[in-house]
Amino acid sequence: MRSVVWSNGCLTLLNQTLLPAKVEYIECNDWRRAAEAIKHLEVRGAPAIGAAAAFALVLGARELVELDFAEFKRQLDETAQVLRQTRPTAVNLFWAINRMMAVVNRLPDNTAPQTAICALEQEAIAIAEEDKAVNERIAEYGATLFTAPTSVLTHCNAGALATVAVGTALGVIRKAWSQGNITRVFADETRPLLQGARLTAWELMQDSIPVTLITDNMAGWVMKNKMVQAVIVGADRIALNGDVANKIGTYSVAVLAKEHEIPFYVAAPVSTFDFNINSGADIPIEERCATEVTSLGGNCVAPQGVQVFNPAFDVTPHTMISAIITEHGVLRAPYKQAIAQLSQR
Ligand SMILES: CSC[C@@H](O)[C@@H](O)C(=O)COP(=O)(O)O
Repeated sequence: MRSVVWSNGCLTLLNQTLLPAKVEYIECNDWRRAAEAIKHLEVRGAPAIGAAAAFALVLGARELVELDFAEFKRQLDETAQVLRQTRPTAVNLFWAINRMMAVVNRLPDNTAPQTAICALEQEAIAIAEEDKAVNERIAEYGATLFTAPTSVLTHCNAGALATVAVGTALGVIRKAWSQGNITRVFADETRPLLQGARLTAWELMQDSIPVTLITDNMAGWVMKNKMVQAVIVGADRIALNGDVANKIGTYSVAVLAKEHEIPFYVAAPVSTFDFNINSGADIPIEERCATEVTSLGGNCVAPQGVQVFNPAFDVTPHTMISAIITEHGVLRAPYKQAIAQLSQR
């Protein structure tokens, strides 16, 4: 199960909007189609978005092969700008695009566009390959936090589907499960787009990991009844002080976990840290269209014309986070210091 596949120079994306009913792939021969896929959540999850955008830039660059290098760079920059506008919160998107553009900008002025395209393809492949390796390391570090059989709760989907492979939060769960230290995963359905119900439940069932689906408003009761001993989620952007933006509803889960004295873990690669912002207050929060809230499974569930607020993400303050698991180890408070050290690597 791969959400972003680059094979023989072609980009294929698993259409996550159709899961679990249909396993269908989108052939992206055009970067514009890949941009649309990111915007419409056909490919979603911070690291997967970053990898998809990197390959989209390769497709975009191919269209510019006939130009001189200065014009090639100028037009590729425009493509990058459109890709940056697809989703505002997950910083991996910007990280991957900036990394790709840095490759082009390092080349001498007399470079042939074909040479630049080859370099871009190598970089995109490296971004994808590294994501897999990074998630394996996160899984190893994260599993050390589970030393006895534990039932965990997760929100949204931070699995293989949301990354190039393995997953962040679900990667940790997979590893701890293989070591006999996960007894069950409670998956929040994650309204409005049901990433938990549609994707996390499906992904875990594929691996025969025991999963129980709950609606988001059941999490408190599950905690109260001691049905989970830990929470683990992914992240879309982490500020210098350790504040974490993740799928809307994550903050509520963190508040509940604090009330019930349950550890709240975040698993994320370094590419999800934004070393340019001090706190979660600076994280741009994507707002999506009202119909995501007013409809469910294609049926309208609210009165026509009702006012809707639909932020796709929220920010969990660092004070509510027990640990942040990265590919370089497990960070603990004070996060400011730990993240400053991470930025030096
Ligand atoms: C490893 S993925 C981490 C996050 O990207 C994930 O938890 C999340 O919030 C995804 O949101 P989505 O809107 O589905 O892209």
